Amino acid sequence: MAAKPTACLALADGTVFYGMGFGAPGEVVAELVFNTAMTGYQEIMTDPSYASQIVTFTFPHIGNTGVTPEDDEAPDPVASGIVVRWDPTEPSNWRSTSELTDWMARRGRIGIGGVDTRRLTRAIRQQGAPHVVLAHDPDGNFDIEAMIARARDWQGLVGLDLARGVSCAQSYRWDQGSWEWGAGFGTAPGDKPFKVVALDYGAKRNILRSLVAHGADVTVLPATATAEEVMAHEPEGVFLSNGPGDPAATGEYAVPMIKDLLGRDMPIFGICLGHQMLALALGAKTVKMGHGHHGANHPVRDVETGKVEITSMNHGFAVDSQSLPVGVIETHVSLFDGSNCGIRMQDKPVFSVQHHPEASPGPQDSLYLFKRFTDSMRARRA
Ligand SMILES: NC(=O)CC[C@H](N)C(=O)O
Repeated sequence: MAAKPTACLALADGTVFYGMGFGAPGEVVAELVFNTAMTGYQEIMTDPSYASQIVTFTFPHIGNTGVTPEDDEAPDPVASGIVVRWDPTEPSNWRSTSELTDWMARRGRIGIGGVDTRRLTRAIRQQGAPHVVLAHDPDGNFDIEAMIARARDWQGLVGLDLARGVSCAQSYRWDQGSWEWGAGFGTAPGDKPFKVVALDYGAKRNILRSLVAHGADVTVLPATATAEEVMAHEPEGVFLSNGPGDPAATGEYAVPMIKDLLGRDMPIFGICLGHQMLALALGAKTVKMGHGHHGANHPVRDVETGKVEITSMNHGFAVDSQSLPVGVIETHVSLFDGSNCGIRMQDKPVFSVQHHPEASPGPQDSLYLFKRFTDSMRARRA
């Protein structure tokens, strides 16, 4: 007889998946998404944009390279849990300092293995990202009805403000574990570091590293910083980070702050949540997608050059391109579904993208966007 299941995933529609639990015991309610990346599970799990989400990996073999602090995108895993096809095996990787399962257990994150992730992914594609409850009990006792009811009652991500909850508490200068300043990317002879204020709505570390590698001296400010607090640092450019939750739910702090910045002569660059909030500040609308985009091979077309870049994606909301006001140009579109992936202001060095040019994990086709930001700060200096 098969071993008694020690984990269980209940969808709000009543579908239940059983499997082997790993990581921490407990129960969590979240939105369930799937990610198609074949590498980078640790970077994905520590991307703060995944707060209140559980990730189903379509790649079956997760955990095989263990974990290392060097690959953390934030101090702790932020995704509420993971769903995998195979139970994680012992890691085989010289960089690994810990097994994925132990690392998750220490940090209170739940995993379920042995799930038919192809069937589950099809369900997510058909019905949109469902609300689910994931439970792990080493004794295998589950109250399925209560789990389904909890999933059904959960409010979901629409209207949920999560960015300020994952932001830093205090401002700090980014000087940790960067590539070298400049690193040959984007800087020109004679350049001195460009003072950049990065608003932290759940920033991934590789974004901050990428900014430094492209010539920035980065000061990170909390999500609720005002435009006055930003300007007090005398920045030459402002960066708006990625982050979790509904962009429209940041209307009390981020959106008005960005609106205020737009009135000043300031290069602005936004990624993902930063892109969505910039669009809102410019007067556009954002919408919730069905199952969203989560992976490392999403084709995006640069509308202005016709060039296609393969990108890293992680978003469940999108900017409604029909709602872009006059003076705001759509620069990038998804070749999967035509959704908006980038905007810029016609007459100001203000631009943003939906995808993740810093990759981690993923291809680096879009790294040129950091150089574009550096170029706009250099032009302002001149
Ligand atoms: N990676 C991100 O910044 C995600 C942005 C937003 N929370 C979304 O899901 O669309």
